[in-house]
Amino acid sequence: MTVRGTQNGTPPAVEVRGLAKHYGDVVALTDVNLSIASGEYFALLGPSGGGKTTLLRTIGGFHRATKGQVLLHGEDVGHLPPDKRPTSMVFQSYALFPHMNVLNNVGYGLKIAGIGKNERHEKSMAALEMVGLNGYSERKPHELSGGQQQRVQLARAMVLERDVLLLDEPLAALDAQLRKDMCLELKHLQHKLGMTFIHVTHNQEEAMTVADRIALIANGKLVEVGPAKDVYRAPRKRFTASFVGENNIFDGTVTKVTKNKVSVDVAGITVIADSDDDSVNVGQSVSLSVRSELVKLSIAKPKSKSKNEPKAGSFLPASYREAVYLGLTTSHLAQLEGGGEVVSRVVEDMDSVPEAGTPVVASWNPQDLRLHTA
Ligand SMILES: Nc1ncnc2c1ncn2[C@@H]1O[C@H](COP(=O)(O)OP(=O)(O)OP(=O)(O)O)[C@@H](O)[C@H]1O
Repeated sequence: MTVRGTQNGTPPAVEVRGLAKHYGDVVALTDVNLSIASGEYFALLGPSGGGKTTLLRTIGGFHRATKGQVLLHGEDVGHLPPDKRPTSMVFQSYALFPHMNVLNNVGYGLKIAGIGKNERHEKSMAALEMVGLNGYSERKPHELSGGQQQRVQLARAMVLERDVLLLDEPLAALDAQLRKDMCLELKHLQHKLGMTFIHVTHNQEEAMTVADRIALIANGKLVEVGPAKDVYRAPRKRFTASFVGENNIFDGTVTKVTKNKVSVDVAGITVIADSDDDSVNVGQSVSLSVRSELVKLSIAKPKSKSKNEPKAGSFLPASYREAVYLGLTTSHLAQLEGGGEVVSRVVEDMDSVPEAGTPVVASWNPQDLRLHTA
């Protein structure tokens, strides 16, 4: 699958074609195809061991591809070492030289490249200003907080003035609040610099905050690529629904297909999904997903004909289990009659929490339910 091609005839900043990477018997990546436009903030998101770091490092030249190509601005860079590629890398650990002050840490790459002292100083100071660290140039790394050390690392990568910045779990070592702040800073910085950022993370909130587009990677394969909002609001694949946001997933079998609707048997109850996918057939195993904040739990009123009764095909019977208070939101959990669990996440508390075992109905608006065939 190739995503987004050339921009006004200029080649993408990064293009990966049919990429595979094996470590001996371990298959870390299989047939990855990806295209990232110049100036894009792109996140590689997925579970641990999925292949994100391997992909990033192969783009940066730290690994050689087993099969396939990496093109940077249209040029096949398979033969080039990291320092000859238009990329620079920010690592998860701060990896600063402890005996050097901040200024020298930032300017180190320039020194290696043979840039003279004055120019090095000027560029390093400008990079420090960019990351909000002017005034810290004389300090040693141990005199900085974790967030400040991470900024020094960013400055050190930026000062090289390469077009593509590769960030490998750059915020993993920071606490939750600092990570949130740094996410926004990174996004603003990328916007200001106009560089292409590729950011690896297993944290979906981080990916959603920073990225224009997100690629989901699991088991060495690209599962889905799309704008951050689409991946959250309208995941195409079951795996995406299970990994991004908090989705209820119901597995079932197709019982009827009409022009725009598919009926699915979910443990004996018919659920109807809007779908114009004409490849769906009766008897096929499919999954349905709906986000927890779009599910409503109400006390079951047998034979009720009230106006608020859920629409046929848009509810499942369940029995109430418990409330989990999460601060801003509360998750109400219920056991589906046919097995499995359903979660309804609400901002306000329910007026009164039902007793465990109370029959309830989990319902949703038909347009919020998505059908997944894979
Ligand atoms: N040098 C190596 N030798 C052998 N196997 C490796 C090596 N590096 C990675 N792997 C394996 O390749 C697969 C992909 O690893 P990779 O580090 O790319 O995943 P990841 O998605 O970045 O994971 P994490 O989020 O945990 O860093 C895993 O199964 C991993 O064990």
